[in-house]
Amino acid sequence: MGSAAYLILEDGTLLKGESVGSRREVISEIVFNTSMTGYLEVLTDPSYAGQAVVMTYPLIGNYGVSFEDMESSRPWLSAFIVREFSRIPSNFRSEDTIQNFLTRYDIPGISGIDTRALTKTLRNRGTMNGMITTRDYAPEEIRALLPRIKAYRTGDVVSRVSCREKYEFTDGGMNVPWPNLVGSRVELEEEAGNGRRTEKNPAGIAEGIISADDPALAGTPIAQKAADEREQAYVRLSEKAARQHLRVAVMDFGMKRNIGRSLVHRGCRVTVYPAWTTADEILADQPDGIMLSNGPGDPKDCGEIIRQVRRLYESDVPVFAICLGHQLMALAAGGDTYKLKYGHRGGNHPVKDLKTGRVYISSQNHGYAVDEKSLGADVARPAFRNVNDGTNEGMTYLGKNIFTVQFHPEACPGPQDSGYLFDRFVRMMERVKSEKEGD
Ligand SMILES: NC(=O)CC[C@H](N)C(=O)O
Repeated sequence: MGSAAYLILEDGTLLKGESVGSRREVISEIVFNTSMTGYLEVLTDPSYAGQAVVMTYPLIGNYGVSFEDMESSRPWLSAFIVREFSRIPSNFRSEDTIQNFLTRYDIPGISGIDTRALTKTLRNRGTMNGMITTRDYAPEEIRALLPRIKAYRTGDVVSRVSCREKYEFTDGGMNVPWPNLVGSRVELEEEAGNGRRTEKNPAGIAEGIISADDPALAGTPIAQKAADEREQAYVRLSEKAARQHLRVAVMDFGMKRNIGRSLVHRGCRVTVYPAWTTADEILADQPDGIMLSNGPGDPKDCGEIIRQVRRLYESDVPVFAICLGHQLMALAAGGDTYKLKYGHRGGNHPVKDLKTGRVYISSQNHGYAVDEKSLGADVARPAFRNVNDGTNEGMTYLGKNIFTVQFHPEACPGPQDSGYLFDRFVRMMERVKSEKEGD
């Protein structure tokens, strides 16, 4: 048995558990996450800065820690509240235990809490603040602490989690040096197999390499087939290589790495900018598209950023925004946001595409939402709604190349159903770029 730790909610509820990781005392917002796996991604999602996360799934840590699953350079949340930590993780990828991970990054953990009961409390009363401590306060001391716990606000957390300097994001890059291939048909053909194919005899045993250019085979169907395949592969590869021309500027409000990776995987060149970069600086770099990332805190605490996003809104550069980015775009376009009773955090939130009627299961992590009626019908139209509570999950801005979503198409953790939205963004950038070039 480890030593005791306590969770004191702002309504005076006292829960006793066991201390894991750091023994630091913290006050923060207490929110719950219903994901069954993906705890390392949750721990390292910067959008949790200023919040302690309660995991409803009862066993955490069973597959250990694989550092490549981290969604940012470190955990940013205030504390981690679980029912039970697995003592012996088992997974071939595991490099550490979750307990060590919390200690290493000085994050207080508390186990032995009835997290499902706690979640019911948070659902009934709404998100509350709380203190996580290893001190055994007397009842009257707790009463005296409550005003301080209640008064806690996450405040300006974006500037804490954003990158300090602009950088090129290369994580998840393809293993072929695409930039060298651009425009070079010879190199692309080489990459595409140069018209050579392996022909099999009727028994399915490899016979040998056939070349489209072999003079001995000239005019034969086999040579023609090899030449056709070379052509198809060339078209495929050149399309991919052409996308390398697409330069995406990401405004980092607390970006999850998989947003960067999702763009790099689609052949984009990604530059990440600190949250306080001005619109002028970004536009001066002439990106083909701008991505507004996820991030922590109340969107209304981002006054200066909203002014800069307004400038981006007024430019003709395509914009795709996720979560906090979606909220900031709504505020920049004259709309409003509000705090949800207890938010959406998990990997099973159904969202409906209002155009097609199709429902996607999405990964979510947000406590605020866009009041879609606050945006004039001539400014934007709702694109997605949450099937559970009808709240807004996405907007399309009219007369603009801007679309935004409240959920997380980058997943990590959670379902990847909505990853196609990155493809939509790529197509939008390609279209706008070719229109411009046509001018
Ligand atoms: N993941 C996010 O970007 C969260 C946005 C915002 N901090 C909210 O809680 O609503």
